[in-house]
Amino acid sequence: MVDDDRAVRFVLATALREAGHAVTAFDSAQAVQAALDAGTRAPDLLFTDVRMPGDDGLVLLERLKRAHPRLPVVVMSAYTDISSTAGAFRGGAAEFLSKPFDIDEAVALAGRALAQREQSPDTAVAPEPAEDDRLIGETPAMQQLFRAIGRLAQAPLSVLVTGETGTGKELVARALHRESPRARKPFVALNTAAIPAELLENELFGHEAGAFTGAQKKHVGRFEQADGGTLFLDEIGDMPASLQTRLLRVLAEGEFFRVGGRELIHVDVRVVAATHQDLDALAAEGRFRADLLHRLDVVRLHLPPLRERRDDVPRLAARFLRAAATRFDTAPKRFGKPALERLRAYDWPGNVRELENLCWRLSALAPGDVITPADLGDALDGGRRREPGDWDAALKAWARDRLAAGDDGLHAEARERLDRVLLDAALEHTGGRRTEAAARLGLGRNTLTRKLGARGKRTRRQGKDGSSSPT
Ligand SMILES: Nc1ncnc2c1ncn2[C@@H]1O[C@H](COP(=O)(O)OP(=O)(O)OP(=O)(O)O)[C@@H](O)[C@H]1O
Repeated sequence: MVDDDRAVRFVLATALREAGHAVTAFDSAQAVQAALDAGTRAPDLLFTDVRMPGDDGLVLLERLKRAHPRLPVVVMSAYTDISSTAGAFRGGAAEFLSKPFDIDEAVALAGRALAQREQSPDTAVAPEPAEDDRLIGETPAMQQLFRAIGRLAQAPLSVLVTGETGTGKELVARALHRESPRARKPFVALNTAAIPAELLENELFGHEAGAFTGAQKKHVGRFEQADGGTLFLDEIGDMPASLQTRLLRVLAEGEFFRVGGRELIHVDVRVVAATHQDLDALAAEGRFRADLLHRLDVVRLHLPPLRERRDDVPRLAARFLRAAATRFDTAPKRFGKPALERLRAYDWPGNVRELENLCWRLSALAPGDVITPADLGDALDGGRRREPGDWDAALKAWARDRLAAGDDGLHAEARERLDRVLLDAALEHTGGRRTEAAARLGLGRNTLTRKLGARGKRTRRQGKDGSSSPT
């Protein structure tokens, strides 16, 4: 074992010796190398720290794996970010132990690793992620997730990422791709819920010229675009039944026809699917094909909601404020302590995305460099999760009032208000990008523009007659 920390060497070596192993401990990678060069027999198992003076543990790992490909290596580190864990697994590590670790766990691991001694696959070196793409998470649940990503990235298995909206499912899919041997091939994402059902098949599998009216040119679908790489299917629970059947067949056979095509297309695609829905329940109700679920769900990664990892809030917030400052070309703002406490206490129904949107908004609008609770205003409604029932009740109360007041034409007005709320939410969600907002609402871009136009007129009119809002 190699570690520059004397205490770790002592504790681990003692425990391993007590378990019956012969242990030699070194304080640096160079010392190990010197011993091997001097003719010491290569070990059956190596435990190595990552950050040490001189060569680090990953360099040692790489060198030893070249000479002894079957040597199991356990990498130990206090740095459990994805690039460290993935770097370790990519280098051929058998296991990753986060420090501080449980000593019994380490001993059990040694037993397992010695029993297995499997050859590790050859893999390509992935590019370093940009800061914006890196998942932040110091909480145990996230650290565990990062280890799983590091390990899974190497295997060509289908992965199902579950978690509430805005928890970072797409970021996980990107990390799986980035750290995989496919990293230099495309990562293609498709949000199943954002595309009208009748266009989805076309989007996924493409079409030939003349396949249907309006199909003048051949269109290459997302499956083909992702060939050799990763296809991320978001909101898979919203996929229509007929397409579920087709997807299942394609996944089973690895080949398909474009719409209106005769040529069989072969693809090598790793599918990562994501959902915020309970697919097991949907499958039990017959609304999602159980056999498709089995195929997508070879491994499941769950992203906990932000309210279950509040300790990550400050770091995430700091990242988002930094990103916004870079974009706006200003000095980054920061949250004062009282504001940060409120953020930590809040329930985050929109999860990380809600926090991100809030940070961008405050970067643009908060008056000072230090953000105060007053700046937060009523952006955080006391940490209360809004239930769908609230909405129904408020609408009903409004309708009752208006009926009692003798109004007619409620329906038109309610629809206008519904449109307005949905549009505002969608535009806020997409940072003002109209095409994407329309897609997320399931509207055509033209419909959206028309509604935005109608809204402008209505707002002006409303200013004059001063009618009140239902909620
Ligand atoms: N752990 C994290 N570290 C840094 N940024 C994050 C993290 N999780 C999420 N984000 C950011 O939050 C936003 C939402 O994440 P993402 O789109 O991956 O969520 P999602 O679960 O796929 O959402 P949806 O279900 O609505 O599609 C993104 O801008 C992403 O970069």
